[in-house]
Amino acid sequence: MIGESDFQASVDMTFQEKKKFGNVMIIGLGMIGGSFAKALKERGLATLYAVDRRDGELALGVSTGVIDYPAELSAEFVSRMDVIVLATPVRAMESVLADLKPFLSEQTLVTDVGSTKGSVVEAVRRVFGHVPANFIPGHPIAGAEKSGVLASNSRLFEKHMAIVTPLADSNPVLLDRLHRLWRAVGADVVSMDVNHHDHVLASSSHLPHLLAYTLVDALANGERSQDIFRFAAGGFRDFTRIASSDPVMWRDVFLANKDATLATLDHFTDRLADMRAAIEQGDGASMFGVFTRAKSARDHFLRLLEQRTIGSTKEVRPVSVSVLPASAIKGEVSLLGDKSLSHKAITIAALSEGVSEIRNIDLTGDVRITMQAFRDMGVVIEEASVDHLRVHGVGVRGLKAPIAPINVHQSRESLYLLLPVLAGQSFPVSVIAEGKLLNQSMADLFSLVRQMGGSVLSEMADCLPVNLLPGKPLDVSVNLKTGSERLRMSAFLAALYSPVEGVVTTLSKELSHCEVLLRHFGVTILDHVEGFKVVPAPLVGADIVLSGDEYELTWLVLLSSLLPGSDLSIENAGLDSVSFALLAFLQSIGADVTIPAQSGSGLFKGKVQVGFAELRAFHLSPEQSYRFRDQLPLLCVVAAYARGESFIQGVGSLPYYHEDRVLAFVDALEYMKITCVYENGDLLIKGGLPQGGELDCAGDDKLALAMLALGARSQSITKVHDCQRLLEEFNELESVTVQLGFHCSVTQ
Ligand SMILES: NC(=O)c1ccc[n+]([C@@H]2O[C@H](COP(=O)([O-])OP(=O)(O)OC[C@H]3O[C@@H](n4cnc5c(N)ncnc54)[C@H](O)[C@@H]3O)[C@@H](O)[C@H]2O)c1
Ligand SMILES: O=C(O)C(=O)C[C@]1(C(=O)O)C=C[C@@H](O)C=C1
Repeated sequence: MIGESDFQASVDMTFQEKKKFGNVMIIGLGMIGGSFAKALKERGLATLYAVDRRDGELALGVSTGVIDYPAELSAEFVSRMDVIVLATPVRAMESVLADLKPFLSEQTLVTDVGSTKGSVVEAVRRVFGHVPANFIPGHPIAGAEKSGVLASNSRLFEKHMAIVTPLADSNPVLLDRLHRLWRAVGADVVSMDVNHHDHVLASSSHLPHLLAYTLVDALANGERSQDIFRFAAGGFRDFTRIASSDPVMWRDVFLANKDATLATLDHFTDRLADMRAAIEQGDGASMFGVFTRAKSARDHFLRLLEQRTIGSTKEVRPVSVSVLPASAIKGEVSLLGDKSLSHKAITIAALSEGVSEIRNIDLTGDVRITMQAFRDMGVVIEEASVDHLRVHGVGVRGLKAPIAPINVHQSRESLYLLLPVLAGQSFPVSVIAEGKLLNQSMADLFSLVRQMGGSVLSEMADCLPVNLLPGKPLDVSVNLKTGSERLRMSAFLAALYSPVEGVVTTLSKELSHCEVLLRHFGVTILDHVEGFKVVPAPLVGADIVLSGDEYELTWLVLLSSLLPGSDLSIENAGLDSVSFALLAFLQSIGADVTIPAQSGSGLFKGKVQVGFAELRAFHLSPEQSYRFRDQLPLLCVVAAYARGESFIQGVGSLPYYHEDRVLAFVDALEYMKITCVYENGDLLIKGGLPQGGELDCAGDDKLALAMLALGARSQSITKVHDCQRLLEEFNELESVTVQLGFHCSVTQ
């Protein structure tokens, strides 16, 4: 009990040193309440009071510095509080609320930390007849299997989520205070509907606790229990840690969240029965499918968790790459599969019938997003090694409805591949995204899906997130002459679902990787008036070794050509007809390069050999500039070092992003004292000796590589800033260049 004079002293003190959150009272000073109090107290953000039915906890709380003062549920204390936090087991909250009611001011924020939310809101209604505007429920998603004030940890909530479940009438000023409180102790705050909270937590938290308790109890009371515990090791310990949690708290949770727990328990029981049947019938394929999907889902979850605990906003540290001029490059290099090709190969293999082996695949970055989406829809994908996947394809219409929305995160490549494929399935599906993909119009892609017969429902016109509803499949005919080239693979995938032959009209009849890949997996693609015709037929699983990025290949060819003494052999160079034509063009202006012959599939694939050679100035017609538009920055480097004047026509008629990229490179050339004249959309470059210096690629990986090539033989060191994206796309840059003797170093 607290005497009147103690109380007066404490109140006086708090008025003198009024902290940011004022007076905060914790009711139930156990592990969670204690952690919250300690976190605020250590940061000097509030004066902490606590109430507990056990006096011992309060005494410990004061002596260990968790709180400032013990308190009581009396008018003197309650009416002066700015914040009251209920941190008892959930079923004790109703009586606490009844005790609080007579003394509560409307200005006091009352919240709780209970693991269930519906039951707490019901308790509030029973006590007050409604939910007062100053009562706003909450729940930190952090904890441990320990209990009591001595288990409190002031850093428990850092980098964890705190869910708040405001109601329609919640006071917005107090809601803001609640957000600030959780953020102040290091949590990320998310808002959720009460019912949704209880269903989600029933699966993510309550069910695992139920399983752990039941498993330990079943084994402890079963046969051979002595030996079971004696020989149990890491697996048992990891699975059952939470069975050491407080039984009162968990009894309350299951009594309070009965319906949602029963729903998730039934779902789990069905899946366990399937697993039992698989074991009984010796059905290894089913077990393998479940285990592979579960492993990948858990690995994915751990990565998300890791990101969250490392920092909620990924820290992007600026990266620069420097090159020391005049070093020859020599040796052999094998390029890792192109990223875009890696996304496409996974997609086509997943839609094929039978097993595909994909080798030399790049599994870094966004590629895993495409892979995860197919795994979520029942495709078993084994990671045989770091660059080798075994995909057990399910056929073009064989995907299973995912249990949650498909998340393409920030991967445009994944989105453009997945949307037409999803539109071809018989189930509705939601597609969500993050960051930069959220506010962009996807009109071209959505219109393709509508052409296939599907309905596209999005809240913001033509933007993600989107719900796709299947419809009667329609004949597909896509015109890429007027649409974006980016849609090329999406259009071919859509054509696979066309009831009759799908048609894709293109600007030129040159084969791109899309057609070559599809043919490799058995799709019949025929010539059509102005493009291609796709014959509907099943795709067949196949083995493939993916070839490297063509821009990286041209970059290496250019470096060898520029640096005296170079002699380079490049393995896994995959060339489509455009890059083949570009190498032939370089040959025509003096490059010493041997190019492999074309294979039956239409792809030039194999080894490219290249040595130093003095390149001549050149002239590109508008048609050639268009054809080589992707590689123009590298051709500008050729022009910068060539003797004489080079002329690149038609730059002004290129799609604006290509023109912008060339003009950004012109700025870099001028900075390096190379004379350029840009008039009427045509570009003239006078060859010379670039000076070196500091350049900024503005995050464009293609510009970055061209700038590094420009520095390869310049008069002094060249440093290119903003190269994070380059290193994401070409993550073996440093290792490849070091191996070849090119002095290229990354600095942060
Ligand atoms: N343990 C976790 O991991 C975790 C995580 C998030 C939320 N929660 C929730 O937080 C709350 C507290 O859990 P905890 O782990 O801190 O438990 P705990 O056992 O460590 O603490 C609970 C405290 O409440 C006190 N108490 C019980 N009934 C009371 C009453 N009528 N009046 C005053 N005090 C009373 C107990 O004496 C104890 O000190 C629960 O509602 C729980 O669902 C727990
Ligand atoms: O980490 C643990 O030991 C927990 O049990 C924490 C855990 C959970 O299940 O994740 C437990 C209950 C909660 O309400 C929130 C978090």
